[in-house]
Amino acid sequence: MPRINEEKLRDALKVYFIVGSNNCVKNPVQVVEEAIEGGITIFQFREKGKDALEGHEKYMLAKELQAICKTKGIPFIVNDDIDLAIELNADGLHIGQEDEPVMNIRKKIGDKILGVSAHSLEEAKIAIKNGADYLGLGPIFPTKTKEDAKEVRGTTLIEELRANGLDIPIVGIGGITIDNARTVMKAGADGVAVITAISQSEKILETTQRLSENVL
Ligand SMILES: Nc1nc(C(F)(F)F)ncc1COP(=O)(O)OP(=O)(O)O
Ligand SMILES: [Mg+2]
Repeated sequence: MPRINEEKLRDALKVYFIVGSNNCVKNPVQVVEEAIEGGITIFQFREKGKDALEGHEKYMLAKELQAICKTKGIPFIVNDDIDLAIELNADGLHIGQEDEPVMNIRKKIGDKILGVSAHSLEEAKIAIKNGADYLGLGPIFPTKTKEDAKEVRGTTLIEELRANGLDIPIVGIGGITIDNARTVMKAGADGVAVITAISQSEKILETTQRLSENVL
């Protein structure tokens, strides 16, 4: 299967839900089902941080969520864990600057979707050169989800990349909500990545629908 078509990927990145069991108040399976019902366009399994599952439990939850995404035609992305992504034949992998070099990862995963976190124009250029399909830029706004988050940048880095002619698909991440999502898109992002605003919502379906309306 060839690398994903860039325009198809841009569309897929619009409403990017990311979650792990420890981000959920309710059962993560129910959370993801409601988010898909509400209109997310891509899903990332990010089982990380305090109380995150490990080993067989993590594998079984990932497999269950992947099956749900598959039935609904939603791309299933794994965060950080390349072995899990390959074992599940996930649609893609998201890695950070602390992970193995992008070029090595690209060789291991073939044509799967590869997302890379970037925090500067330099990091973005290197990721693109080495085979990234999209970039995750953030934190855009303050976030509680990621303990080791870098400096909050607002939309300045998105604007800097676009001003320097970098056309790669971009997802903004970090503290994004229904109310500020449009700002991220207007700055030049192709999509918004959301964890807490959806996973901790009382009304996941409605929240996802309203977020989608502000993005699409
Ligand atoms: N999981 C992510 N997904 C995205 C995406 F673009 F998909 F929205 N951007 C950024 C991250 C952050 O990933 P994480 O593993 O917590 O931190 P690091 O970037 O330091 O590896
Ligand atoms: Mg990471």
